[in-house]
Amino acid sequence: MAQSPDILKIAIAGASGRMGHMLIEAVRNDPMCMLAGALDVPSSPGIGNDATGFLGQASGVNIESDVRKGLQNSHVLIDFTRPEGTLAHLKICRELGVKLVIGTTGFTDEQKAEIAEAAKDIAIVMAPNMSVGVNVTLKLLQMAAQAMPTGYDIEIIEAHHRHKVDAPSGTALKMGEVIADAIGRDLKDCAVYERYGHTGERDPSTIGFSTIRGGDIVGDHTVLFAGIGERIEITHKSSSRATYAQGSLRAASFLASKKNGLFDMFDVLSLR
Ligand SMILES: NC(=O)C1=CN([C@@H]2O[C@H](COP(=O)(O)OP(=O)(O)OC[C@H]3O[C@@H](n4cnc5c(N)ncnc54)[C@H](OP(=O)(O)O)[C@@H]3O)[C@@H](O)[C@H]2O)C=CC1
Ligand SMILES: O=C(O)C1=N[C@H](C(=O)O)C[C@H](O)C1
Repeated sequence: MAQSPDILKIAIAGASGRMGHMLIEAVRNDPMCMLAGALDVPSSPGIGNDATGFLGQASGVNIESDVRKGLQNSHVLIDFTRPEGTLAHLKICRELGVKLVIGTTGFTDEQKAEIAEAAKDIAIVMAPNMSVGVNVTLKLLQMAAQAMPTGYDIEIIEAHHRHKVDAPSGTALKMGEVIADAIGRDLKDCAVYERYGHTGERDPSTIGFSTIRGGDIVGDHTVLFAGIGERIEITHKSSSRATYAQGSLRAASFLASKKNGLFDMFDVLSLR
């Protein structure tokens, strides 16, 4: 077990993004954390600017595209970017011994395996949703699925803002995995992502996904268990990205005492 530092020095990747801004603000407001680095792609208009400029503050930390330079003073990198960006950062974190909180979604199985491999050397928390509410919802879904393994058709409906690039959301996929595990199915064999035209009747062993994209919806997820004569809907709605940022800081502080290993928010929140 590694020794926890008094003040956690945190670097943020995707510093000019929607989550980047939320994370920088959260770090600045947390007396136990210090903003130690800010990264973005070379083409980002933010490069060279003070990372807290958008808050009307000066932190002395400029947004950097040189990843090694951006990480030189940091204990932990919090990364909410794109899969290819996260994997490039992962390599350098492994080389420098910097811990990693991964919020990015949309990884392939091969990319997830790369992350698991790097976790042999550095400590990583990876979760498609860092909010406490979503992770508690996952526990509720586990319980509901175990109690209703048959007789209820399972559909997962998610809605996000117009800028989201991956579908279904990482959270919706995680919900599907948790439910499938709870009832002894493999999501890969039972997920239905599209319906169009003459689909035939619904196969009761499937888990269906529906995706909505529009406006500024932060993130809504509903799981429907539809039976004969009744249905249950379990819904979580995010109205602010601050919950993801707060969860990420809890994850970063959880990692402070870990040397290596791959963890998720169930570990961070003691929900396992
Ligand atoms: N786990 C969780 O709780 C949550 C996860 N997410 C996930 O986080 C990710 C980011 O979301 P969001 O902040 O809304 O997205 P944004 O597009 O607003 O921000 C992404 C940031 O990453 C930068 N970026 C893009 N490509 C790369 C790359 N190859 N390498 C490094 N940086 C890159 C972007 O730069 P530029 O704009 O210049 O291209 C931008 O600054 C998504 O995968 C999303 O699903 C989001 C919210 C919560
Ligand atoms: O892109 C987003 O915005 C979000 N992405 C995550 C996901 O894909 O589940 C988490 C949250 O829903 C917001």
